[in-house]
Amino acid sequence: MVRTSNDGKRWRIGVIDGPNMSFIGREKGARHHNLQSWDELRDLVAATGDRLGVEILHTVSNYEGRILEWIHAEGPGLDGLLVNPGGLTTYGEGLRHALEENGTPYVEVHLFNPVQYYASVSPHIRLESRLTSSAQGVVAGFGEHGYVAALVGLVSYLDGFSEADPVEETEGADAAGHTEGAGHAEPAEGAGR
Ligand SMILES: O=C1C[C@@](O)(C(=O)O)C[C@@H](O)[C@@H]1O
Repeated sequence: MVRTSNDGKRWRIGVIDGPNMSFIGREKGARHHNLQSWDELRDLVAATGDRLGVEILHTVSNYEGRILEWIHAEGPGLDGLLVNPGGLTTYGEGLRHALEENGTPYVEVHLFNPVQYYASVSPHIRLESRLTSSAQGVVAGFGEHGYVAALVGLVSYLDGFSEADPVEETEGADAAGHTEGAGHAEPAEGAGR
C-alpha cells in the first residue's frame, strides 16, 4: 500500500537519532532494546516505512550542530518527524527550537522511559525532556518497537488530516458549518480552547 498526502505524494518522514544512539548495541549496563547495532534500528525503521508506504529519511549524529543543519536543510520538505534526542534530551534547547520553527509535527521517541530513569538516577534534581512540550506525541519504554509504534501513529495521524471531510457550507451556516441555534455550545467567555 502507498499512503499519500493530499497532493498525491508519499508522506516523507524524517527520523533523527541524537548523541549516543550510534553506539547502540555496544553499551554496558541496562539495555532496553534487542539491537546489536544502530544499523539494525535503521533497517527496522526502513522496513516499517516500506510496509506503511512512506518515504523515510533517517539520520544519526553525535553532534548537535549537525542535527540542526540537517533539520534546516531537510525539515521544510518533511511531512513529519520521529526524534530520539538521545544525549540531548535534557538540555537540547537548540534542537527544540529548530524543530518548533520547522513547524512539522514530530514524535519524541525513546528506547526506555526517561521519566522513570531520571527519577531513579537523579531523585533530587528534576530532569525532564526539552522536546516534550512541543512534540505531537511521545513514545517511550518499548525499545526499538517504539519506533514502529511512533511511525504507525504519526502516519495514521497524517492520514487522518488528509482524509478529513471538508465542512460543507449550507445555507445559513457560517464558514465552520455551524447554523444558528443548531445546538453547538460556544465556550464560556474566557474559557481556553
Ligand atoms: O541517550 C539516551 C537514550 C534515550 O533517548 C533513549 O532512547 O532511551 C533516553 C535518554 O535519556 C538518553 O540520554
